[in-house]
Amino acid sequence: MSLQTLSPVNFKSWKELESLSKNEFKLNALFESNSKRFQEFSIQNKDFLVDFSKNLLNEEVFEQLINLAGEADLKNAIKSYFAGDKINETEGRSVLHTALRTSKTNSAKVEGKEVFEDVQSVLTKIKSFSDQVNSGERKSYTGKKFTDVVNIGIGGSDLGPQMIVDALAYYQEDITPHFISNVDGDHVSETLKHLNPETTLFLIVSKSFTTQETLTNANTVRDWFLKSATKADVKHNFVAVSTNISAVEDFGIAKENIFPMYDWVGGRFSLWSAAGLSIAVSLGSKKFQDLLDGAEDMDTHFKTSEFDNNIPVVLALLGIWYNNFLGAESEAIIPYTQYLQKLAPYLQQASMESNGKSVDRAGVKVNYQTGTIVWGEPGTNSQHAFFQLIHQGTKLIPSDFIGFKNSLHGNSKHHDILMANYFAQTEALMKGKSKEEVHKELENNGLSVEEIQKLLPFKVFDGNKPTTSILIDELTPRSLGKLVSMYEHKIFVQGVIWNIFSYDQWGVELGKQLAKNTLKDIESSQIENQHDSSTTELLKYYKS
Ligand SMILES: O=P(O)(O)OC[C@H]1O[C@H](O)[C@H](O)[C@@H](O)[C@@H]1O
Repeated sequence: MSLQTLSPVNFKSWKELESLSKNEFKLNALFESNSKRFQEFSIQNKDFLVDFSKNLLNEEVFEQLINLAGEADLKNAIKSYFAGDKINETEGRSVLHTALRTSKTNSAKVEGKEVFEDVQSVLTKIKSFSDQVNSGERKSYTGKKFTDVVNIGIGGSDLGPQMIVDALAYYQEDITPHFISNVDGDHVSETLKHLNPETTLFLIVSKSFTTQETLTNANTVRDWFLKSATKADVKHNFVAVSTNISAVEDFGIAKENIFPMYDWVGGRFSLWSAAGLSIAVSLGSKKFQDLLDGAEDMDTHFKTSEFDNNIPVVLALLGIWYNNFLGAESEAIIPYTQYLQKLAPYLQQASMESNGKSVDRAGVKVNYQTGTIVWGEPGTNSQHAFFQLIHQGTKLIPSDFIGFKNSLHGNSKHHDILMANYFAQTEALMKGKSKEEVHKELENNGLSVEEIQKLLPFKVFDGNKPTTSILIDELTPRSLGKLVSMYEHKIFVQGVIWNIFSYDQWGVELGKQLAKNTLKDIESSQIENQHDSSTTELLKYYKS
């Protein structure tokens, strides 16, 4: 079944939300007038507590947002998504990364065709390969145990696996992970300079196996390897993950060393597939399964919960409220753990590549905002970097604060300080600091009336800045899987309501073609392609 193609701006709920958005939403007053606000605007699902009460909305707005999901036929869209319908219509594909973590139902269908057994057989291959590497049973070409593993890939074949491996470093096996993504030769050389070809395992990950950066890097790495080894040794130290089996074989990788991917799994949602081989190798097969199980927990919650009690749905609707009705252009992701440093860059691809579209599902240019700008950094570091702008700047930036009840290494003194900041910031962003409070503070500090008058306007905080607190028991492979799946479904819901196709990326494809032509101009003696005068002069300057 195809997704419906109605423009959301014609929905009754959209019009209601437009008129509601003209009201003022003062968080302090909303809390004062409703002692149950936290209970009404929070959702707990096992180890996840999502408190969205510090957002600029009241019961009426929430009701209309839920109506919006209803009018957009979200219920049937979710059915189509999990049923493996070809909802990625412009590429003629299903969107079934959820099938990669399906374990409970023993069934996952792509357009009616059962794929469960096939998915499980690849998963078994991933697990036994990573177990063999970690136990030392699978050895390098000189018979040594692998000490390092290098993932060579870009975009979805890099960001997801890298974010997970980084986030779960606490659980790491005795092998050091590395990631080569950028075609920047300095990045490659910098990584290789520390590595020994005799003990390094290379994973070339490319769904298409045509990506310029990945193939260039893979060739460079293989040439480096061949300085110490022979072509026959490649099969011991190189494996590949791809849908394009013949291109991988042409590259010189043996069939038994190829892990398949599926065209019904988008690159930016592929960390659950063999594209996550670096995760399985770095963390061990058990932890990889835990990650999948956590994602499946969230899939089940998303599929079965009513919209007003459904974490991804509510997060998606809040995003739409800010983006389409209150004029916000971006949203910040602030995890209070250094382990999640790469979460924002990962979500940038997942979200912005998916919903950065301006033509609707009927092929018509939209007349409303779609995908937001996603950015962020862990707290407390970000408090000393960009929080000033969130507190006192002119922009509206709704922010997700992600925190954990327990630290991993058990340093509770540090953890309490970290979490005190987590709670204090959302409270301060909401409450602000009134003129009266500032006045009193300055008076207590002994400032004169004149000095107080001069300083006061700069020390006032308007407050009323919205945040959502996502409080999780502990950062584990399982809870991380659940968190990532939560954001994946948020992205899906927003795409459904915005009436856009979230699973293609024609804008990126254009960039790939353009670079090829420009490279020809750099490599040949003449600039043959037609460029604007700025680009022509820049190219001439570079070539000189
Ligand atoms: O895995 P590959 O085929 O090499 O693709 C790597 C990346 O290429 C492009 O940037 C696409 O837009 C991404 O979605 C994809 O993840």
